[in-house]
Amino acid sequence: MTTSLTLPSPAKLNLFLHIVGQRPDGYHELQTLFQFLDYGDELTFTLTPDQPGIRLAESMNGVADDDNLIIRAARMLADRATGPLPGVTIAIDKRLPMGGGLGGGSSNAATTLAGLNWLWQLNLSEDELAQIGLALGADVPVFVRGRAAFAEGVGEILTPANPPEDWFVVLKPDCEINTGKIFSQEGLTRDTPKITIRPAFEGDASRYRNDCEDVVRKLYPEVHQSLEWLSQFGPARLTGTGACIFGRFPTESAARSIWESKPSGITGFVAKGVNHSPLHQKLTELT
Ligand SMILES: C[C@@](CO)(OP(=O)(O)O)[C@H](O)COP(=O)(O)OP(=O)(O)OC[C@H]1O[C@@H](n2ccc(N)nc2=O)[C@H](O)[C@@H]1O
Ligand SMILES: Nc1ncnc2c1ncn2[C@@H]1O[C@H](COP(=O)(O)OP(=O)(O)O)[C@@H](O)[C@H]1O
Repeated sequence: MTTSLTLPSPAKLNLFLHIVGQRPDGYHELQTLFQFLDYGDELTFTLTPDQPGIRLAESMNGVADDDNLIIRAARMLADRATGPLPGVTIAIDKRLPMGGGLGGGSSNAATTLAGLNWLWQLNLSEDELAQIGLALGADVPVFVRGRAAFAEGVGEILTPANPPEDWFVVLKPDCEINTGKIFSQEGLTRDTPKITIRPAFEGDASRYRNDCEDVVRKLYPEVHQSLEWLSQFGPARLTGTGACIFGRFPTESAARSIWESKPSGITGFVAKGVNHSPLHQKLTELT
């Protein structure tokens, strides 16, 4: 029996993000295009048959263990078990900035669902894992399914997509942005006309607009300045509700040369856009 498993927990980008309405419960209806990056966190799950329970090897800065999406996902999955389960210790190699719009927490939750489903041999289907994931956050299902996708609703209605697998410069301005704060701003655009999703939109940079960008630029001058700098080299966009921004380039060398010229003090990384999640690539190797 396998007792330890290390899995990637990749980042996502929202290549575009349109807010097309608001539901009676206040949640915003979106149309967005998700692509994964070949860059992210890594989680290691180690079964502890002599020690029952679910625990983190180390707590995450600023997140109580009970609130951590990894622990919450593991507990929800354990509730589906029909018999006793061995305990597990989960170690996190955290590379993705929190509150960055890269979906790190949601991705960690999806990697936990997939990893423990395998290690605990629960055999839940992808649909069941996506359903559990949606209760943890709107972005979790796309990470569970592992295919780049157009998303509608609050992000749970997914249509697989194949945007170009270009290279990205991702910059992290020096601020953390709370998603709820952006969605509660009065000046937010909430009435972008719905588009009919078509494959022709996948690589069409003119559609790569993010409706949160104007309010985020006003509230966070750091984001405004980073967008101004990166847009010298081509269109630069916000991912999710920020704070991270990205520029898209056809080659790794183009992306790296711009990355190397960035002003001092800006953090971030260069990564490739991928339409099949690195998590799923690894899971396929296991079966
Ligand atoms: C905006 C997106 C785009 O990918 O990503 P991030 O920037 O967080 O990565 C997501 O839809 C984020 O979805 P999710 O991860 O579930 O959002 P949460 O942080 O739980 O939402 C915090 C709060 O924002 C508001 N909210 C969130 C999503 C949404 N579609 N409409 C909303 O009005 C709600 O008030 C909610 O309580
Ligand atoms: N495992 C986790 N990794 C990151 N953030 C987490 C995790 N568990 C809970 N959170 C909470 O979720 C918030 C959003 O985190 P994250 O998913 O990284 O950013 P975003 O939603 O902007 O892409 C964090 O500020 C943190 O409070």
